[in-house]
Amino acid sequence: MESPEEAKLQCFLQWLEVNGVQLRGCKIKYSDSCKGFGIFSASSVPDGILLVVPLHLAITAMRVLQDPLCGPACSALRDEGLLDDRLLIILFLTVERLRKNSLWKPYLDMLPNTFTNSLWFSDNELLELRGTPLYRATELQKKNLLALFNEKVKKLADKLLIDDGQLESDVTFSDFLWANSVFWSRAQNIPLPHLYAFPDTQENQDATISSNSGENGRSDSHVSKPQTFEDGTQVAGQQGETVWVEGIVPGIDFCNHDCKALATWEVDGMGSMTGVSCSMYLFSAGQNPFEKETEISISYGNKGNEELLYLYGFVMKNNPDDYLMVNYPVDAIQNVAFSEQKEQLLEAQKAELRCLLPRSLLDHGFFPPSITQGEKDDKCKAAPASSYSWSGHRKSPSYLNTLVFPDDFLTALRTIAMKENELYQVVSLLEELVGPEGKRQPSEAEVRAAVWEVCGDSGGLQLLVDLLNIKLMDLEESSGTEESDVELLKKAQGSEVPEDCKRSDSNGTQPLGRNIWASIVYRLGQKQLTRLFLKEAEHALQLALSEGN
Ligand SMILES: C[S@@+](CC[C@H](N)C(=O)[O-])C[C@H]1O[C@@H](n2cnc3c(N)ncnc32)[C@H](O)[C@@H]1O
Repeated sequence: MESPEEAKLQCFLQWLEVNGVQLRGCKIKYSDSCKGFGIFSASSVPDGILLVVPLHLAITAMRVLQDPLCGPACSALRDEGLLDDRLLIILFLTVERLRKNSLWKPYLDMLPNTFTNSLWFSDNELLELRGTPLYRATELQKKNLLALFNEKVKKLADKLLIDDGQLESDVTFSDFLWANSVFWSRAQNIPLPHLYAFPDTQENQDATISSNSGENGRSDSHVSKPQTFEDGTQVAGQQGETVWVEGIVPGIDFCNHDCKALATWEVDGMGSMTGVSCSMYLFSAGQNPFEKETEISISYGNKGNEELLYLYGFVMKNNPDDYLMVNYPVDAIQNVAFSEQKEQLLEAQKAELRCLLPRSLLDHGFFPPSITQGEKDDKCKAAPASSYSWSGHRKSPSYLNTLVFPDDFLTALRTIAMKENELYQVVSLLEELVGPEGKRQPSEAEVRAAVWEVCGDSGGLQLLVDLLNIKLMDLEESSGTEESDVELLKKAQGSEVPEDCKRSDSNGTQPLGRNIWASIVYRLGQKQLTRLFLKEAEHALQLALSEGN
């Protein structure tokens, strides 16, 4: 007998077909309990085009504004600036899921009911993230979403459902959280042809989204294609140009992620690639034909585990795109000496108080991890270091090309760490430059050069070492050392933990839940990266001091 899951899938496949979706060389299939559904190869296709989805099926802000139920109420609020495009889509998903006769039902039924991103963690699971940026981001986002729900969403969603004919409605925060997670885990930035985003012909208004729930498999109600909006969606362009619009494309959104993607997607405006104008299609990036039932993954972008866990609810072990975020707390500047002058200098230099340090930067540092030449060539190059010229008293440091830290951030740290006498020297150098009347403002590069000439690197690097030490202490005080995390992962077993993390022998150890496992993988990465970048910063500091920088 057909399982309920299989029945839902069949209903969804019919719905896709009725709405013009073509599964040419692939099928949608349950992957595993961790990934959920995915797209798999089914037959070989000579042109590599595996799946074609007409874009009238995309759930975008335009689509919502066209919706007979949500459109009128939302347009007014959007015009008043009370709803942005993302919230429009999230509101639409919240309401559609609760409507009795939604045209999107076969699609919505296929979506997961719960998620594993950090917003869905239990209190205990969340504790595993203490000391990480993700812990703070999750707490803050939960608070913001709750406020948004109570202040705006609940009233509007309840009203829309009652307008739709429901006798009463009690939309909950969980309904909203569900829609929020659907949006963030499935929305794409879609490059729409301008003509499609702003159609002006009658013909463009005729196509429909159909529900296969109507008689004879045909829809008895229609949603027309997007029409013209005077104020545009996100980017206004001219005819023939591309308009980038965020939205969910049912079908394509069943692709799971892999850094080594087997496929990619594109928009076919004219239909020259697929025969379907204004469509999005999935095509194999290289290897074709695939072995039967190979999972066709795409890349969600170079995302570290922090972003993957926050948005998508999974992590990658040994993620090559992992990164560390380091910041100097904005509020702390008020407490440093000469904060006002330093803030002015920071602004003049367009200095950054935070930076992202991707793991790949380490390949070009003092202690590169052992990687093969091939891998080395694939990695991104470290940002070119600036070589300032001034009166030339300070020599260019020997480590200039081995320093892995972005100059925008080091500039900020140099400025914050400046001593009183250094500050006076910088000011007098800049006065010398612009003349006694100060007829012009010194340029960004000139201020940076002056600060470097006076201060060198050691003050900034010392501050960086301090920041990284504090970060490591926070992480370890909250959840133990790297070694203890490695030990915990070794002990992981049980069905919630991805296959490759289970322990084959079972000594009665408790299995780790999947969310806890993911938290440990993520925080272990943060500890490792902090330690490695700290080593780089300490070494650079030693060199700077010994070279008089
Ligand atoms: C765009 S959807 C892909 C379809 C999804 N698997 C489903 O069943 O609806 C993204 C979600 O798929 C899952 N996913 C995608 N790639 C994954 C991966 N490499 N490992 C684990 N889960 C993954 C995550 O739950 C993520 O939030």
